[in-house]
Amino acid sequence: MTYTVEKIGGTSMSAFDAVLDNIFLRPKNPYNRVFVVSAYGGITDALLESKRSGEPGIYQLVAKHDEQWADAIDALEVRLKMINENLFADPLNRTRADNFISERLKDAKDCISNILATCSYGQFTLRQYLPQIREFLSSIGEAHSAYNTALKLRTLGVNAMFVDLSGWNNKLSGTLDEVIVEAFKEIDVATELPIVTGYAYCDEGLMKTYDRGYSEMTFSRIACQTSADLAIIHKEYHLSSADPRIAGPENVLPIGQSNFDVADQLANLGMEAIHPNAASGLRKKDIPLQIKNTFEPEHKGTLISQAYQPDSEKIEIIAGRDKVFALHIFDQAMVGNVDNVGYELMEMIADERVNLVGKEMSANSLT
Ligand SMILES: Nc1ncnc2c1ncn2[C@@H]1O[C@H](COP(=O)(O)OP(=O)(O)O)[C@@H](O)[C@H]1O
Ligand SMILES: N[C@@H](CC(=O)OP(=O)(O)O)C(=O)O
Repeated sequence: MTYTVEKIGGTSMSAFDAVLDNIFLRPKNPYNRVFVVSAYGGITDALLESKRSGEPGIYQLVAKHDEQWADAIDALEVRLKMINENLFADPLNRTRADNFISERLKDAKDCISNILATCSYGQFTLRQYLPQIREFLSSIGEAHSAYNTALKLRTLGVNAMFVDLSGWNNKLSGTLDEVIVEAFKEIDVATELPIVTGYAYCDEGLMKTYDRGYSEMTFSRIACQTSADLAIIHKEYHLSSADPRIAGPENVLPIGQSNFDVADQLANLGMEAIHPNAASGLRKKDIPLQIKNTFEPEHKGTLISQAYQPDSEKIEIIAGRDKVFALHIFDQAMVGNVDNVGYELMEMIADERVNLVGKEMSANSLT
């Protein structure tokens, strides 16, 4: 039987009825699958800052010493409980879900208040605590969605278990891979359905290392560490010939098959559809990656695999990014020395943390 590791994106999680019918309850046997879930759409934005506009969330308010951070936590609590209300009709489970998230938010509030109090002494600066604050705030979104999902599935008779990798109450330690191996030691996927938090506490710092969209890293590493036969990402759109939000869903076509080379090119352009680092581990372990549209369960979506090697060239996908600049350097004195100049230039670009998408050189110029 095929063993799959699957990830459900935040936009899909917000349409939970579709997720239940089209993903969780669709097959006769719900097991032999592991699910990694993202926070409901917009929640990580509220915890940190908006991914698109940069509008400050709780983290940015704390970082700017803006006292409104505590009110922002209260407002988020109301929002998260509204999600619970829509999910749980029965008061018992709703209270359970509410208590779980209230406790996390209370802990977060206490912890931030204590840190701020500590930082009122000259020897301590907030800057040194900010990375950890960012990590633990992000984990709240995925703890909420994973806890709710496991609870909901149990009410429907599925033996779902909440796998909390957030490191909140347990002393997780080690690299992302080590944390995953430890968590999966005791799980029997044949009889249990693990619902794993997309945020995972690890020594390298998930947020710090992989930034937004980090759930795909947790997903990809779980697929590699537990040797999945297939990795599946469930998304709001099919992986399409262009960004459906820009070109319009009616003007784009789903990509039927692709390979990891194409995925790498897309990642290099920062295309949002797959996290840049998620595909590389799967490629090494030869685990195919299927990208499916949550709302069209009968559609196979896109299969990204090593095996797909088309023999004729064609344009499959158009991707782009804004704020791209070309730096063109021309100097006849560079003839015979372009390599050295290029090396120094690359160092400067890396120092300035500029993302390089391509490089061209000729005898006397560099772009
Ligand atoms: N070629 C493409 N196909 C599908 N989506 C794309 C493509 N290029 C960019 N996107 C964007 O990726 C977004 C989905 O990414 P993401 O925010 O990670 O969603 P999710 O919440 O499902 O994880 C879509 O809203 C879409 O605008
Ligand atoms: N919720 C996190 C992690 C994530 O992977 O989300 P999504 O699957 O919605 O891109 C974020 O917004 O960054």
